Amino acid sequence: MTSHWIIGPGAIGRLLAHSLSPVATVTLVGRGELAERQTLTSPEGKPHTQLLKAVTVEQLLRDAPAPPTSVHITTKAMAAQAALDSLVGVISPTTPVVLWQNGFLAQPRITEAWPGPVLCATTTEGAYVNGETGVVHAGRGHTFIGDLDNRHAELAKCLALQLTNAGLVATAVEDIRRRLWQKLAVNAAINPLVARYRIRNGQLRDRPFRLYVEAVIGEVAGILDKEGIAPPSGAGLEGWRALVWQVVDNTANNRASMFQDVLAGRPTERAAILGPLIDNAKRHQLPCEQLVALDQALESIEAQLS
Ligand SMILES: NC(=O)C1=CN([C@@H]2O[C@H](COP(=O)(O)OP(=O)(O)OC[C@H]3O[C@@H](n4cnc5c(N)ncnc54)[C@H](OP(=O)(O)O)[C@@H]3O)[C@@H](O)[C@H]2O)C=CC1
Ligand SMILES: CC(C)(CO)C(=O)C(=O)O
Repeated sequence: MTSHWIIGPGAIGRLLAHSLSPVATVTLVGRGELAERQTLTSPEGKPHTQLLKAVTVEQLLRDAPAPPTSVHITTKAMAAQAALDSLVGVISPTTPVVLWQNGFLAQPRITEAWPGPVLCATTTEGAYVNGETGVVHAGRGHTFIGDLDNRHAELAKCLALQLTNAGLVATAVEDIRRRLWQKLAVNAAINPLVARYRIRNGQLRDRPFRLYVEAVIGEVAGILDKEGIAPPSGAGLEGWRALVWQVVDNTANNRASMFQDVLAGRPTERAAILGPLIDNAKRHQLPCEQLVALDQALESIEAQLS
């Protein structure tokens, strides 16, 4: 049986732990204590309680248990490196690491620095934490898995198969870099604006927000064109516009994750979503005024929260 350590016992971490537990050995690793009796509520509203092995990083360092087959990092993007660093000494540097973050911050850095295989997962599964002992699987989705340099196709296939058998439908892909950027583009056009103006996704269709979204898409399309990243269908600006407005329509009633972070007084993933776009814009000398203004607005919102 494969053994998975899942570091970051939040929404995605708990969803993964509940799903993999019946088919693999799973250990959920957190900074603080977590009750072992945990409940997953399905998208249909059905609760299912099981005992999950939950340990703290400190316990792992003290007890030095048998090493895992793979480590999943399910923290927010800005915490991924620290989470991996905290396991150094307990896991072999050749252990496969799976990154579940949105954006494109942790993925290239950890791929470059970690000696073992690094897989990246991008998922449309939706989940949120419900207190100390619960997670709600809000919506089923699809997970794509691959590595940035296409050197670990077999590993990606094995993991995709295991996740699919565990009920989280997954596909191994050779274009994970493109898929991560495509999701980042959607997140960049929606999340910072809804977090800044404290609105639901669907309100972006109204004035004045519609114009703001169009301006962001214009900058994002120019940057991704230079990076050689095409939209999933269509081409150029029109392809990106169609994608973003489709997601806005599909998620009209949602409070996006970044808005929820602001409401909860948590730091946002702006560095992982806006940061890579702004860096590339500067490298290519492309306009990025809208992206920079949103990043600064979120920075000052975050400063007021803390
Ligand atoms: N939730 C969702 O539906 C989706 C999320 N994603 C992406 O998945 C990633 C995770 O999101 P999500 O699960 O929602 O986030 P959560 O905030 O729910 O979970 C993150 C968890 O990581 C823990 N954590 C932070 N730092 C460390 C550390 N150093 N060691 C151990 N644990 C740590 C936090 O606990 P604490 O701070 O209390 O220690 C928290 O439990 C994000 O990048 C998100 O964008 C992608 C698609 C869907
Ligand atoms: C709503 C959506 C699809 C767009 O940003 C999202 O992924 C999020 O909330 O983070």
